[in-house]
Amino acid sequence: MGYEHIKLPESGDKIRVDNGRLVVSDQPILGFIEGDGIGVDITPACMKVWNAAVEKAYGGKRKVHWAELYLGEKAGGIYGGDYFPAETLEAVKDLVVSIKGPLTTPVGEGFRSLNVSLRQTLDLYACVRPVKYYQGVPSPLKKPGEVDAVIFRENTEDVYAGLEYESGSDENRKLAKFLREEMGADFFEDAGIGIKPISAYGSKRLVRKAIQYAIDNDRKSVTLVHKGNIMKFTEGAFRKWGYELAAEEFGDVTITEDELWEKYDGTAPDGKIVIKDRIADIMFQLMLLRPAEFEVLATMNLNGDYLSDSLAAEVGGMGIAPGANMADNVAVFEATHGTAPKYAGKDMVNPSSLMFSGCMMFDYIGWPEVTRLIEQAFEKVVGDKVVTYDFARQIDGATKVATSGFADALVEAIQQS
Ligand SMILES: NC(=O)C1=CN([C@@H]2O[C@H](COP(=O)(O)OP(=O)(O)OC[C@H]3O[C@@H](n4cnc5c(N)ncnc54)[C@H](OP(=O)(O)O)[C@@H]3O)[C@@H](O)[C@H]2O)C=CC1
Ligand SMILES: O=C(O)CCC(=O)C(=O)O
Ligand SMILES: [Mg+2]
Repeated sequence: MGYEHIKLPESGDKIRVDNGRLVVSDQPILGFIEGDGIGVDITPACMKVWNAAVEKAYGGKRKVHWAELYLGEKAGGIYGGDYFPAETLEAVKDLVVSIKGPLTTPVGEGFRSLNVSLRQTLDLYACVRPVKYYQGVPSPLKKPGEVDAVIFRENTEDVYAGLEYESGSDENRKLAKFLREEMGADFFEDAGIGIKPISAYGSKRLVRKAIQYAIDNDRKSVTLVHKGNIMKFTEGAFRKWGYELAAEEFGDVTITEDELWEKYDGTAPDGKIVIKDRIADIMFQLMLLRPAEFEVLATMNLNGDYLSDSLAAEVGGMGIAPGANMADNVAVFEATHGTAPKYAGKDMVNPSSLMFSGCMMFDYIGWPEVTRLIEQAFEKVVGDKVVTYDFARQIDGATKVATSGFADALVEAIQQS
């Protein structure tokens, strides 16, 4: 297919999906979107590290052929003000696997989130955010090594879907009249109104992915996180549908927490995954005080957004927290943090969030050796206290380096390993 502005690399093979499995050659084309704000700093730095690790791992036998795709401000410049070009969406689907930097969303006005639009348009229904501790990283916890969880956040529904009606608008007036007169609802006159859709379909496919992940990665529990005591028919329904799905589709490998205590005296038998649930507010305390009890978390969209930033802080902060937006095959990996505008273009921030999102991508395409090299190099460089500003302010005697300097130190460590 011909693109207007996207230039696919001259060599390399597109990733294909065959019978639900990725077919990846030794010369795959991967898409990348630089991102707004600090995207200009972290994306080139990560490219250096990823390419060095691929070269070291496979000695030239394997190589990534990168295809630049455009979203956000850079797209606006290229496509005459279009921040969300249709051909980028086509290319993301066509290439199957891509990685993106952060994209700006204005607060309280302007366009809706490009990130959310991307997730909804391509139905990238699971936002997967692993949270684990690397040696040497500064943490506020006494035992940060106990944090090793993966958040599966529903990515298309909830108040995050953007169904909102502004106070004073015609739509708001119409909806408010309907709610008051036909549904008996009572609320203040000038209230802005948001809608919170949570479906069985959306909840079950998310929980299915979380349980499948637990099975594939030998994790012992999946916790459904919800505020179902208050929002009974949305968050409470998410919990109910989660348990239903576990029983219907994974009944042979899952047990509930009640069964764990009633039948097994608190110790799950080998091969059984415990499905449990916790109310969202207490989950923030539990993940601080007893993180070892939680391995896979399944959440709705907004709770997962809050929880993932909070957990990131336990293992080094936003500069290091990776993530992915996934459909059944198409995946767009991305940093968990945003565009951090005050640091944009200053070659200052930590590139590790995007870098580890890239590691998730290499694992996804079946190149785990790349991840291993990057993780080892990261622990070596951070262990030597060579770090970007965010870690430097928490580590006594640190050598503070730029984004590019940190990437160079990682490349050197990879080459010497
Ligand atoms: N997926 C995406 O594309 C996302 C986009 N956004 C968008 O980003 C914009 C800014 O959002 P904001 O709430 O300020 O959140 P940001 O994540 O952009 O920044 C908040 C703070 O987090 C720290 N931080 C973020 N990234 C890094 C990094 N790589 N290295 C070190 N520290 C980092 C900085 O902390 P400190 O000040 O302490 O140094 C920064 O000021 C908004 O438009 C928002 O919509 C937000 C989240 C995700
Ligand atoms: O889309 C945005 O601008 C913010 C999204 C966000 O915070 C997230 O997905 O973690
Ligand atoms: Mg967020």
